[in-house]
Amino acid sequence: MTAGQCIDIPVNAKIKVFTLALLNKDDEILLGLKKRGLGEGLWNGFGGKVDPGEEIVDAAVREVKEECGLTVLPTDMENLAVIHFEFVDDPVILEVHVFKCSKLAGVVEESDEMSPKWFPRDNVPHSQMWPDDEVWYPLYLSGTKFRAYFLFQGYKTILSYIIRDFYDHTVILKEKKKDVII
Ligand SMILES: COc1nc(N)nc2c1ncn2[C@H]1C[C@H](O)[C@@H](COP(=O)(O)OP(=O)(O)OP(=O)(O)O)O1
Repeated sequence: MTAGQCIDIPVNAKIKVFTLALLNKDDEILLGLKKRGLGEGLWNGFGGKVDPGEEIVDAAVREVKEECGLTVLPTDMENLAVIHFEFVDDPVILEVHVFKCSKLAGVVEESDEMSPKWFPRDNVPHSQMWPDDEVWYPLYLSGTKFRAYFLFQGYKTILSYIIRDFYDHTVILKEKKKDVII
């Protein structure tokens, strides 16, 4: 999906495209404690920027290998969501393509970017994760595909969000702080 297919952001917005992979084994999810850069100190799935000319799913596969040592196949990466993040006073919108994958090969290894650890899927450390995760994580647990837009003030405060069904764009969840226009 491209930005133009998201009805909650302007078609001419400046977009930076990222991936985020949620890796599952039985009832557990593998998260990584980010050691540097965006989201440092937070637990998250594995992912990063899509290189110029690179297919999004290939970037997701590459980032999983680089960040936690596991091998996944593009065909086993299931599209779960596309999330747009806008930050007040920043013209660049982050477009994060979220994948889930349950077919994993290899051995989990710490990298210079992430310290990986398995968590029960229904008991992840939300207080040490991006605040948006708590909003959309239940949709991941229920297997609901979605598109979302979050407006942040800084990295800790969500001013508004809207989450839509992936296919028909009907609103699933929506909230905004008073006086915020979306
Ligand atoms: C704003 O809210 C966010 N929530 C969540 N759950 N994840 C987010 C949010 N903003 C960004 N992310 C994800 C998207 C990517 O998976 C990472 C950031 O990627 P990074 O900046 O580390 O990209 P790399 O290419 O790995 O960076 P290097 O250039 O340092 O290698 O966070």
